[in-house]
Amino acid sequence: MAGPIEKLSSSKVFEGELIKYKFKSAALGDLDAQFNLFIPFLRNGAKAPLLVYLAGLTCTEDNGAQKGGFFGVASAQGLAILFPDTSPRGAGAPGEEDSWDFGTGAGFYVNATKPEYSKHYNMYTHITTELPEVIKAAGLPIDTTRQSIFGHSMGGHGALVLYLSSKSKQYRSASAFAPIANPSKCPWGEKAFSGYLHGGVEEGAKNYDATELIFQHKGPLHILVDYGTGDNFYKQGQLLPENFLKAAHDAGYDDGVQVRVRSQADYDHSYYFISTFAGDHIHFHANFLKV
Ligand SMILES: N[C@@H](CCC(=O)N[C@@H](CS)C(=O)NCC(=O)O)C(=O)O
Repeated sequence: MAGPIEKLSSSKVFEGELIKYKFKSAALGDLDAQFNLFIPFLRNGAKAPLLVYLAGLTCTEDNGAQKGGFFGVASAQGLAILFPDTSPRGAGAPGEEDSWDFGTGAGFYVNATKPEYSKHYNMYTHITTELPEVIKAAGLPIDTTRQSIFGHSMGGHGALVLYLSSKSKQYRSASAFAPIANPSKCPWGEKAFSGYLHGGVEEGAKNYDATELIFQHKGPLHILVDYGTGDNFYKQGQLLPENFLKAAHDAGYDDGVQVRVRSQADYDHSYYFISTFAGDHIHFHANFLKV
């Protein structure tokens, strides 16, 4: 069981409140975990639906909150936004501080199956199960039965994978900025999967690769992806959005409505790109969360 939450700070922003919380996370092996939560001020005790934002490599719960440019539109649409961290902190697992694309700041939203990581590196359970339970238990004005998910880069991968794999159809829609869309075929994903998973890249492809998971999906999809052609990680073959689009096509979802993948000329990988399309993404999710 996760411990009670402690409020660390609070700031008023766009007719809402951004609150930073800390709690002892059972999913992350009883380490302290932090998250930010934006709650719009709603009238008459109404509860806000929850949009989950997953950040990229090297990030914490703060990057999206500080630089995403999400709050004006989220407030106008009456949506709450949850910003989790990107990995456990202080796990003491082997190699977790050796590079910026593995370990601390790089949890890849998987549940690790290698014994040296499996006690702490369980970001999948942390996001899908633990954080909604913690928010519910705290009695916050949030309706966790209405959730959608979006993210950037490693977090875009997380958003697509959590949306496509959650058995309970926990999320109504998913969107991603510059996602790692086919991680079992790129260096970042190969390193993460072979590091965290007993079955290596093969286990990753089966359980945590959006380009593979889309073939197993049944029923309608609501996915929006944007990437920039000036993104160096795109040019280096870390993102592979074309592979995801081809898979969507082959799986019968390429009608431009259920899965939209948009190439945005000249944008790079940064939060300038994210904040440019932030409003589009929040409006997209509002279509599904407000009903
Ligand atoms: N540290 C890496 C860059 C890592 C990077 O670009 N991280 C992205 C996510 S993949 C990010 O959001 N960085 C933090 C920020 O821009 O606030 C490098 O030196 O090349």
